Amino acid sequence: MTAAATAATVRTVPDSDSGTPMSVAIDAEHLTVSLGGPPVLRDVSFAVRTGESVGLFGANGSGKTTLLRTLLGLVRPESGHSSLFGTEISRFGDWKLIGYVPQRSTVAMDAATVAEVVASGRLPHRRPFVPARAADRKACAAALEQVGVAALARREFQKLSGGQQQRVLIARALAGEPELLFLDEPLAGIDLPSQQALAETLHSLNESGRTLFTVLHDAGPLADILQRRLTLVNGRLDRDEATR
Ligand SMILES: Nc1ncnc2c1ncn2[C@@H]1O[C@H](COP(=O)(O)OP(=O)(O)OP(=O)(O)O)[C@@H](O)[C@H]1O
Repeated sequence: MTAAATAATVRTVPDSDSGTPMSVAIDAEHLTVSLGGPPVLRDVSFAVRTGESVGLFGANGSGKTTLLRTLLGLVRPESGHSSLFGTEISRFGDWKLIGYVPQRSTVAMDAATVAEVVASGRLPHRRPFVPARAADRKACAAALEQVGVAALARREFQKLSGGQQQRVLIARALAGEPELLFLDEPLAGIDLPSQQALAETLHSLNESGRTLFTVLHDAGPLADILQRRLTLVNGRLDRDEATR
């Protein structure tokens, strides 16, 4: 059983195949969000079971990134609630459980090396002023290997290609060994072989019980690892479909 599965649970939902009650990793209830103008999200409700892999789709501007940021507590909803692993987001503090791969275009790293960027993904596990432990170094090395960027460890992040940067950001999230991984368009700017390699990595994470919530325009090689597709249209949840 994963750590998240033992975390506090407020609510369960039935498994789509067996009907067994499953703990909820993400719970969104009637979320309405405005960013200074008319609502960007309107009355959005859904729950993601622990261990599920869910894709979030929608046209440009439909509110996908805003929903992700709201679920992570980076944006405060005008009304409604959300929780992670049963804890209301305003009180959630167990960030070791959570990984986040933002859209690459939003990330600036100045002169940081790839190794430093990936090591920053380990910070929720570290104590202040205590050097990295063997477990921290091992997790970073494994994350670099998993997305095929170990050879780039000493390179400057900003000087890599877009696709290489994207893989490093994924390695940063994996270094934290998260139970729940949010990815915002992880395939953007990555060539097909790298997309396939990423799909395999995410598939094995999901098989080992990790929950995945991925914003996508086109599922590409990730289609096979999605169990559900949510679709936003103009800030409303238009469709919530099982894919298998
Ligand atoms: N900081 C902000 N202030 C005001 N409006 C914003 C802000 N960020 C996003 N928006 C608006 O909110 C709406 C939803 O944006 P969001 O980035 O969530 O959409 P998206 O579905 O992720 O789009 P894309 O596919 O282009 O990444 C858009 O109309 C956008 O212009």
